[in-house]
Amino acid sequence: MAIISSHNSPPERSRPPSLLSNQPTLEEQQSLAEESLRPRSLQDYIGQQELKDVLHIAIEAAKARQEPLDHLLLYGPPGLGKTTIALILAAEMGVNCKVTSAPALERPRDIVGLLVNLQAGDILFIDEIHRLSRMTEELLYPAMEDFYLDLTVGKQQTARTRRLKLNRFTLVGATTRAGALTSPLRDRFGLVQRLRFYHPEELQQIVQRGAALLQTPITPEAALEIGRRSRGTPRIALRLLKRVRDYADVKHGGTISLEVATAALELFNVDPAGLDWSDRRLLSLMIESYQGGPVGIETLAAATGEDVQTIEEVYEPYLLQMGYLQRTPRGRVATPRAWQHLGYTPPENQLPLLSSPHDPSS
Ligand SMILES: Nc1ncnc2c1ncn2[C@@H]1O[C@H](COP(=O)(O)OP(=O)(O)OP(=O)(O)O)[C@@H](O)[C@H]1O
Ligand SMILES: [Mg+2]
Repeated sequence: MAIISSHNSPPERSRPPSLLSNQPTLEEQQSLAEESLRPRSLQDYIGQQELKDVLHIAIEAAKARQEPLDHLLLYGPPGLGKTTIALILAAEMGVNCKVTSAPALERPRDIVGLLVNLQAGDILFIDEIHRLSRMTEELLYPAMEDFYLDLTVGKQQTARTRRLKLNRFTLVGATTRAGALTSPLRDRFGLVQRLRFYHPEELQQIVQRGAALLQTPITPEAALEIGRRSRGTPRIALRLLKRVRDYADVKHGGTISLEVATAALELFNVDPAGLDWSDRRLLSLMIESYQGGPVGIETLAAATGEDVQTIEEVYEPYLLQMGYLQRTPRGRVATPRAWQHLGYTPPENQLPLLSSPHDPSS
């Protein structure tokens, strides 16, 4: 499988190498390291069993009919493996995968250029697909449904529409916000699949696999501890593994034991529940300045200096899943569990507030 990155791929991928030497830049090294740990087949992809079952059937059926896969929309928080799935699909189908992201498709000609160059069966992966411009999105509708483009050529009076036939392709879209997609776009995906947070045991396996590829000895207990503290997210698990490996190399001659992992993770400020500094800051702000809430999301954003979208898409999903945070019509509430986790005593009167008749989550 050839992975062709489009000219329009995100800037970090296309940045030129450092001018001073031929050494890759730090960012390039990091993205290379992420590439080297990426599973290449569905079999190597750990967890997300339901998703894998669905994809396995779709792949077998498409192969048997010698047709391209149905368009696939993947949604879920960052770092759970959406890009990885797109690349695996291409490998399993034996086709090319062209990787791009919505902000790089601002002008209609960007998407046209990509679409006309796809070969039969190829996969076009569009990251952050909820951010497509309206013109680009409208070009995609007939392309996805009937594999043609209607292009306007010429200006004003002489303008004509020309219909351009495309090869049959598969669009894989990824988004952290399925709700932000327009319904005509969402309806054109034959498969819509959600990625969920990983269990600590699944992350343990991902860490062990990563450690083996990095040729770093690690005990199963240490791998589980890293998994437990990774916010349910493979990207974080692999990042922590690398930091713990550095620590082990410097302090303990290489092997990662439970003691070494725990000491390193404490040093890096990752707590036993996997909350990092930003998570804890968000919760303690709610508790200290707003008696646990409810606090409006805009107020939280202003007070933490983060934007609303980052809070909603990056921080909240895990805090909600872990039961540290609740969404209510009047704002966000830190649960008694969050108070306890951060070492505060929850107020007596907080519980009735959570089960008020307006609470959608009760
Ligand atoms: N199921 C898995 N098994 C093993 N490794 C995984 C798995 N899922 C993801 N990874 C690893 O985690 C890292 C992040 O995955 P990926 O880039 O696919 O996430 P993503 O969902 O596309 O994130 P983003 O939303 O930020 O684009 C990759 O290095 C990948 O190798
Ligand atoms: Mg991605």
